[in-house]
Amino acid sequence: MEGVDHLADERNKAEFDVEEMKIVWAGSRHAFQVSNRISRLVANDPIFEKSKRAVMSRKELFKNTLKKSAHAWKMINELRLSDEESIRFRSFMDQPGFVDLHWGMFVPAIKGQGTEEQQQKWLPLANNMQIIGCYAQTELGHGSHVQGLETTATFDPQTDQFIIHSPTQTSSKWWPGGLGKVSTHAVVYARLITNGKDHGVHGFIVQLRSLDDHSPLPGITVGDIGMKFGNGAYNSMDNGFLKFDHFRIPRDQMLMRLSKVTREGKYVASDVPRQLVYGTMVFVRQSIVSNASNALSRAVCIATRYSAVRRQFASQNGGTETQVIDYKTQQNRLFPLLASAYAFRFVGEWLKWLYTDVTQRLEASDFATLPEAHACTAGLKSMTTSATADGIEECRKLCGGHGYLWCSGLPELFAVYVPACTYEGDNVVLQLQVARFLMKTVSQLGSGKAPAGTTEYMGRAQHLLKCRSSVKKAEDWLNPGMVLEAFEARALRMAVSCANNLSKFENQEQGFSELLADLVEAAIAHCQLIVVSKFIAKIEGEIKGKGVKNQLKNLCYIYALHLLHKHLGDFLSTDSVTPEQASLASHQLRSLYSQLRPNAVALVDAFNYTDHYLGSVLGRYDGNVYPKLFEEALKDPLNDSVVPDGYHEYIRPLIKQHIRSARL
Ligand SMILES: CCCCCCCCCC/C=C\CCCC(=O)SCCNC(=O)CCNC(=O)[C@H](O)C(C)(C)COP(=O)(O)OP(=O)(O)OC[C@H]1O[C@@H](n2cnc3c(N)ncnc32)[C@H](O)[C@@H]1OP(=O)(O)O
Ligand SMILES: Cc1cc2nc3c(=O)[nH]c(=O)nc-3n(C[C@H](O)[C@H](O)[C@H](O)COP(=O)(O)OP(=O)(O)OC[C@H]3O[C@@H](n4cnc5c(N)ncnc54)[C@H](O)[C@@H]3O)c2cc1C
Repeated sequence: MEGVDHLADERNKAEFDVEEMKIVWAGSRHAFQVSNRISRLVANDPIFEKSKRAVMSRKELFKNTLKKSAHAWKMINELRLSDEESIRFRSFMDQPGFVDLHWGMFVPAIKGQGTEEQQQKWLPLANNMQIIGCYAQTELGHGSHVQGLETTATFDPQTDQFIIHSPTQTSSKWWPGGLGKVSTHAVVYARLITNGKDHGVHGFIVQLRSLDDHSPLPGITVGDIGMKFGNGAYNSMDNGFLKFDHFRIPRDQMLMRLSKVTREGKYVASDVPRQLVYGTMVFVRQSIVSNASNALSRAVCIATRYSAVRRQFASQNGGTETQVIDYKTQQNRLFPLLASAYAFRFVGEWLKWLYTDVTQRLEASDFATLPEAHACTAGLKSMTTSATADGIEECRKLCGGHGYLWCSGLPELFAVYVPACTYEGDNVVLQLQVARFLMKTVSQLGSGKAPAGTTEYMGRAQHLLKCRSSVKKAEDWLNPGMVLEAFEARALRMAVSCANNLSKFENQEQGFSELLADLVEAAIAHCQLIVVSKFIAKIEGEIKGKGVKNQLKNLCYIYALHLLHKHLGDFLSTDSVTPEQASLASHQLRSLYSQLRPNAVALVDAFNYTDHYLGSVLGRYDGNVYPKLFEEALKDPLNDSVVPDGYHEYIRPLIKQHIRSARL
């Protein structure tokens, strides 16, 4: 029934102030107000309609993306939206496109790696979209191994230019978003060669297409790399290829904040760590962690509302059928995902703080926290995107058959989200960076240099290597100190075990490659500890609103205890908990599920998503699922006619043949 709230009973059960939880979720009252206003602005604009994406051809979808991006830009200017509002606007538009890379990587690369003069020249052009840029790093032959890139930028002192060249097929740039059909410019990563010497990979601003007619400049071959996973989905993005044939750019288009090439061709490295050339990736990895909570919360919102609407099997006394959300199995799969969405939100907030802090330190030439910032952004990007991709797929299964329908919103969400496990660093490769950092930290224990930040717990190794958990009853698992100690002991013991095994190898690099799988597991344990500890820090802080803190506490312990359950092998094999304590944790988890159950729908309402943004018939705010499923089905082009195209060619002859042979 139109206008009826089918989830009203669920909403009435809530034991907390949903409006206050919306503010906690958004990060502040101001952030909530911005999100709330902008999401409705986008939802009410017919240009941003998105339900037909799956049935569009690639060309239609791409043109539709251009149209939406141009309209968004017009609105952003007409309404004089701030940077914060514009970011929200593009995110609620919810269609991957070249603008993501222009604002998300091209502009940050110039800001982070360009000199003052370079910023003054290029940023106004980029900020006004008079030029459109992308981030061209990955090549056909190398993505993860950045130092293995083959594109060359050779300085020619006679003309004061760099010659950008793709010497092999594998050196072709391959994957950059926005490159295929749109970008006029790119930040291109290439090996800098001066006076015959290779100085490694550096960034260069390169114009690719004419600003008059958009044709590729002479010496440039560029195009789209073709269809990607899923219909619609990420195919709105023009990921591209790019080949250079001795293409020349002026010397001042090398991004020279970190190192320079003089007019004479002398390479001058500054005293800052060369890894700062990877700074844009650190920035984006940090924002990908916040994005993980967006994607996972969307999926969880759909699965939670639908699980409350969907009923299967009568209860024993033959009354109304059971809401599937009341099955303990459903809760055991769904509620940890709901808790994870909140956990990733809070760790994302903290990571943003860490990133801002390290950026300020770098500006003051303090590089001490750079390795930790790299390890945290790499590890948390990896951990949260893997969990989110798996979580979206789990939400699809939680919605049964209807979850497989396009209009559930889940297939497209999954198809768009899953490459996050690969882009901005393959998730295994990134965890190995964390593992290197942990091995270094363990090797320095006892050297007098106390570990700080997220490895501070390693400084308490003497205690953590020996301690036994003091959990004696199920409620002890609601004690933050006891939970943290179990996670710290597990993470430290796994890291120390890897370090001990490494020390048995004469050649450390060989040892590292033999132990890769164990090292990744140790890195994941460390990252999970970070997320748990930041969630605990959140619930120990000031939180307003009736019942809000209580809900967050439940979510925090569900997050921690479900991880304990899932990785029980780690906890038991490291003696961080006993089998009896693990069983008490499962008992406590079941009790927490029961406490969460009446609040489940309100907890996803707190995400404050519009039906437009959710894009799901199953996750509609009003829960009016069944009539809307019919409406969506009838919109499918196959239902435009009762008798399908092709009937006369392919179906009728079969049936006729059958009738003829039956008569014989
Ligand atoms: C404002 C809103 C923003 C919204 C943003 C939206 C974003 C839009 C999303 C759009 C969608 C998709 C975008 C996708 C874009 C891309 O994918 S771009 C390409 C990304 N590519 C990668 O991520 C490549 C992954 N590889 C690497 O990062 C590195 O090469 C790797 C770390 C694997 C290399 O490691 P090493 O082999 O160790 O190489 P070295 O270069 O020699 O490093 C030596 C030491 O340096 C340390 N290190 C490495 N990286 C960093 C870093 N980033 N920062 C600090 N330090 C770093 C490394 O640990 C070594 O340290 P050690 O010597 O051991 O102490
Ligand atoms: C949708 C999408 C958008 C993208 N956008 C951009 C963009 O805008 N700009 C850009 O420059 N790039 C972009 N990329 C490229 C992306 O950054 C790379 O694909 C990514 O960094 C992974 O590198 P790769 O493809 O070389 O994977 P590979 O390194 O070839 O990975 C293949 C397998 O090998 C394993 N592996 C590799 N090295 C190791 C190791 N040392 N130890 C153990 N296992 C290892 C990996 O775990 C993986 O299982 C995009 C990619 C995608 C999918």
